[in-house]
Amino acid sequence: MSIDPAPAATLSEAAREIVEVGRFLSVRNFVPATSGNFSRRLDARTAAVTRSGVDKGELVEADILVADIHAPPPKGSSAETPLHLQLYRDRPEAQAVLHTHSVVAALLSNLRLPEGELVLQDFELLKALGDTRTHEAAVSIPIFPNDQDIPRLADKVTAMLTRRTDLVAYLIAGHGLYTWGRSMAEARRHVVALEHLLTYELEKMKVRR
Ligand SMILES: CSCCC(=O)C(=O)COP(=O)(O)O
Ligand SMILES: [Zn+2]
Repeated sequence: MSIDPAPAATLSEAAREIVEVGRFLSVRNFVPATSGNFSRRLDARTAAVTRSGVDKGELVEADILVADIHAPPPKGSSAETPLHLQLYRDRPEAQAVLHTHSVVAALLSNLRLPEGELVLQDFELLKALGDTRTHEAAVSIPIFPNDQDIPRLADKVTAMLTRRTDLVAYLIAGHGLYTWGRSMAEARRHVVALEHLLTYELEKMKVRR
């Protein structure tokens, strides 16, 4: 079943969605301490992004800032804002971007970095990702080495997204997960499904040892 793209949001609608998703992801332990960051497209040129350094489970409307997707990030916004803005430039259909720091995302990305990607296959839950129609589909999740130079990392991600139109997510080794959606609901579904799929992969590695 395909999902209708969500229309652009007003700043207060976007802020409400971001605050809600922060609580949802925080209670599931996907954004420990002050980790993670979220954004919601407002229109073709702007997006709402979270403030840097705050607990993402305790966001309030004042923690949501407006960024021009073609300009430097606003002062005080997430240290990883360039990774969000780059996605809105590279994926015009993206309406929301979510970045999480779960145990499984940090650990599995570390263990599998040498392969450069994780290929997910043979799980029914794959059908929760984008337009994937069957458990037989091979869904690739690229893994990038972590980098404190976020604009440099954003350039590497852009190069990958330009070549690979099929992607719904990527991992940063030892760091976390980035995924996006045609609505905030779709992006949130991607986080939850991927958390389970990554857990399956980690468990498979234990069984094979
Ligand atoms: C405490 S986690 C280190 C920074 C990070 O990776 C992250 O996701 C949160 O950064 P922000 O600037 O968005 O708070
Ligand atoms: Zn992070």
